[in-house]
Amino acid sequence: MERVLRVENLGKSFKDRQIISDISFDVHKGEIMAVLGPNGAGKSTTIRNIMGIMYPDEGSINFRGFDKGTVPRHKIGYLPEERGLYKNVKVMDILLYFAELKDYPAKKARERALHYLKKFDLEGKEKTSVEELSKGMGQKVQFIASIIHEPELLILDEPFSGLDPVSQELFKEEIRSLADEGTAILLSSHQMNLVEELCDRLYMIHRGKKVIYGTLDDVKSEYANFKCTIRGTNVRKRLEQLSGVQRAEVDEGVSVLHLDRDTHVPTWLSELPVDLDIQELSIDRISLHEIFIGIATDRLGEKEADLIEK
Ligand SMILES: Nc1ncnc2c1ncn2[C@@H]1O[C@H](COP(=O)(O)OP(=O)(O)OP(=O)(O)O)[C@@H](O)[C@H]1O
Repeated sequence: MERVLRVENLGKSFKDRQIISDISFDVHKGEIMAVLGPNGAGKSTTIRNIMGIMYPDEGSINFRGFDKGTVPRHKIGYLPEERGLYKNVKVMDILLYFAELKDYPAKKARERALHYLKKFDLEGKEKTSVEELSKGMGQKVQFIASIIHEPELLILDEPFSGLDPVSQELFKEEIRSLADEGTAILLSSHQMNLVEELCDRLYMIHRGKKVIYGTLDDVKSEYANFKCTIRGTNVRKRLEQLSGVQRAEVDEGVSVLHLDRDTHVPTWLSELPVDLDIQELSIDRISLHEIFIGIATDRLGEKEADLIEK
């Protein structure tokens, strides 16, 4: 796969506090790569270092075809975490201004602006001033501004925050189609369901350090243990004593049993006691959301998370 961005051993401190250390990943042409982590993990700090908004104390950032440390702004689109456009400027004017900043031809920019305004249900808003837009509409305009110049690499810091479900869906579809057209996409998020539906690879940061890096499929098959959900009246203590059960949650006649990493499901099922009350039973892998919660609350010890470091 063609590499567009390489981040190597990035480290950054504020005063005496190490905020991120040893952050390394690549972003490839045509892929959606997600940087994940709980609040304060260091996602925005990582992105701001890539964008040259701040400088790393250690490590390097390399864009394909450019000297180390050079940020080729005309090749990159960026949606910052802090939203905000000039308030008393008309929508079309601001989009053309962003295109001009990236040396993108005005005629093509106008065509693309009209195309995307229509796509994002903002047709006819070209002459509306930004301050008259709702928050979600403003976010759509800012997203369009970040892609108006056909960037090779698109960096989106929390693109879904503050959007309603319909707009989230629109953003998701657009991000996917940009990747399909070859744009390399790096996004940060803590909305795991959206990431799970959208990203190809992920890099999870916790307390400024890597805990997981890999394809979504690898992460799920290597890291997402099985859980067994049973509808029936059973006592939690007894369920927790079953072999292969890490922990059990019981709530209103539904028990969720989290199984050990190496559980062989057919064998485990065949060894269940015959007197358990089972009205319904299902086996699933835990979701990315549950992996994330496990890490964020330190339920999955660092040793376990390290098992799939790549
Ligand atoms: N300019 C700064 N000066 C001092 N500390 C900072 C600065 N910027 C960020 N930090 C600290 O660095 C840590 C990581 O912040 P960062 O914004 O990168 O996290 P994040 O993963 O993006 O979090 P969130 O999901 O809440 O946006 C936090 O503890 C934050 O307080």
